[in-house]
Amino acid sequence: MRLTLLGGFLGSGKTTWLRHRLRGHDDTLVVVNEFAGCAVDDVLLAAVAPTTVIAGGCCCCTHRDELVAVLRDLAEQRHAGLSAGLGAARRVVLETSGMADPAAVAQAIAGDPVLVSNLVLDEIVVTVDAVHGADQLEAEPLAVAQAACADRIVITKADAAGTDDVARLAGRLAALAPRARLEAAVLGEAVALPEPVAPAGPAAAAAAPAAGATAPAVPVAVTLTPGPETGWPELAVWLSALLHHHGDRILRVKGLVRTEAGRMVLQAVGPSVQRPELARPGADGDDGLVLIGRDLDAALLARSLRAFAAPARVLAEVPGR
Ligand SMILES: Nc1nc2c(ncn2[C@@H]2O[C@H](COP(=O)(O)OP(=O)(O)OP(=O)(O)O)[C@@H](O)[C@H]2O)c(=O)[nH]1
Repeated sequence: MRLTLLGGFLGSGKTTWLRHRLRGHDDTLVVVNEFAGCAVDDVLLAAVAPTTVIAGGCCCCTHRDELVAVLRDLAEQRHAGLSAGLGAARRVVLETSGMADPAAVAQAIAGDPVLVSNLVLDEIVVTVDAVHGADQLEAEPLAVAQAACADRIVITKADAAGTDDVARLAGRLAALAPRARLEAAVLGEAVALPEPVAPAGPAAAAAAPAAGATAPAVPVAVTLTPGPETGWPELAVWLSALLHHHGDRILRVKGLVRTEAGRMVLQAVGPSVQRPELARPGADGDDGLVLIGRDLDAALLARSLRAFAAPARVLAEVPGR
């Protein structure tokens, strides 16, 4: 089977790009790896392809063995399907978590004797967010490592950034990954890439993280489960206020929440809450809201959400009222 590795920093648009690409390709299986234990991407991807989820850590490190087991299983199923004269998948796309280094994932696969004889790595595709990508390359050595190992870099969200910003980002990425093919996309659809603008100063300086910079702490994932008393408007306002005040510490928010209109997929990247999307009726996945960031206090966040979402009840608990 052919294998495509799809990587890119948290919220950079991997799932969106893949969903679009999978339409009309019924020979493809998807494995999606989520950093948090409460998975959301599989809810979106399962609508377009058979999807296996590996949640609760990165398949480049803590969940390496699980990844190898899942891929071995898919290879076995393929052999069984072929021997039974059934149609069999020809391609696997592995969407890594936003905290994974695709090069380490490729190494894990290449180091397994069963996988190496069953999978051929075609391409490492890495998504880079046109809005947040430049800052992420500045602040996150992982974002640099992800882009540096790509065969193809897709600058996503080109609709949400200025042409000059996309051109500068493309120039930076071209210096960082000179052998990678550069593209731009809007919601997975390829769009014209502006002429890359080379970064000022030596290319090596533009490509490397700042000298002497210490690696930032590994982010943590906190899962909150808003109770049934939490209305959608309260949740959205709470989240916007949280991101406004602490957005520098929160890299990514996503979750499945119940609302009067049905189950919604809620997402935020950096400080911006994205427009929610209705989950497919009957979709699997636990309800919950995942916040990925640094220096997060789970108990404090849960208290804050409770106080905000159910003010009447909290007020009633205050003695004397
Ligand atoms: N405006 C705009 N928004 C986009 C585009 N691509 C993705 N998004 C939004 O960006 C958010 C994150 O996109 P995802 O595709 O979930 O990103 P991801 O890289 O899979 O996220 P993680 O798996 O959490 O790392 C979602 O709210 C998307 O709707 C785009 O081209 N334009």
